[in-house]
Amino acid sequence: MKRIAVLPEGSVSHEAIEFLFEGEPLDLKHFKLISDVFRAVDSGSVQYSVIPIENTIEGSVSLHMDWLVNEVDIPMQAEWVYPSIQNIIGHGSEFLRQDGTYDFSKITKIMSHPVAIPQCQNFIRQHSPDANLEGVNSTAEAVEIVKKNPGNGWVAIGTKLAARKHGLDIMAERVTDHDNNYTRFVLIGHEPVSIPRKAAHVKTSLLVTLPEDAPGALHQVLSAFAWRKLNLTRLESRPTKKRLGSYYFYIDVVETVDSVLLTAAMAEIEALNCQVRVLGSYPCFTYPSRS
Ligand SMILES: O=C(O)C(=O)C[C@]1(C(=O)O)C=C[C@@H](O)C=C1
Repeated sequence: MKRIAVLPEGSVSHEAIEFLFEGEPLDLKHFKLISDVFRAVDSGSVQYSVIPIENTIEGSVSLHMDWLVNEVDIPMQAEWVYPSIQNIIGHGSEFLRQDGTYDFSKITKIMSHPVAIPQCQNFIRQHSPDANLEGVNSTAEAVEIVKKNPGNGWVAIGTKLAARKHGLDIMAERVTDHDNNYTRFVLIGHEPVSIPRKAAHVKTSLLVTLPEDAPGALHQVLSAFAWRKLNLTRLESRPTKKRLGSYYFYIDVVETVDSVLLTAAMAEIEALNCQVRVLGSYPCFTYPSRS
């Protein structure tokens, strides 16, 4: 049985890993903090860890990308996308009107993961503009805190799975600003993983650091991929944290033909005095479309 570290029961990450392995029994180790999820695989107490890295509405989960680069050196072994379906969860009786509907203006505090709160801005602005917003370690943790604090007008943004686990009411369903709200997850670990699904493609994630003060360097790096017709699906700069104005670039390359072209592109980039680090070469799995 695969030993996998993941955020608490009822988190989106938890739903996502169950989806990836569809019914395969898993030995899941739940951790409160994403840093502990990272550390679990680093220390060898699990084989893999589940890391959310990007969201449709919020974009990159920068904290997690930075951990992948700066705090650990563990390859990405698989990537998949999973819908982040968020709901308003609370002690419904605190907000009930006589006609049986909920009075969301009575909400005093909305808690969730800091990536989940901005996914629901429209709902919050429209229904609970005066509520305080509070970020916690996961959507599942938010639901647990609300469960333990009845009578305060607090609600959580989280999954139905967490609402069921804590016996709370789902006061509004699917409250994200856009219905197509997906999160991209990666599985990190030292061993390749077998997954009972057909991969859509194979991707390689690179971290490229440019030489200092080299005009046109990024253009030359991109040319190495362009003339080989290698498809880039992500290009993002992040501060190296060593000096203001110093960045590295995350580059995702989809391997369409064979990896010889990619190896050649990387050699060309290194010849430009860039540093290239491979964060992983891994299969990518899509979520079945709803239509
Ligand atoms: O808090 C959770 O439920 C998580 O799994 C974490 C996380 C994230 O880090 O992006 C994952 C997906 C959701 O969109 C919001 C939060």
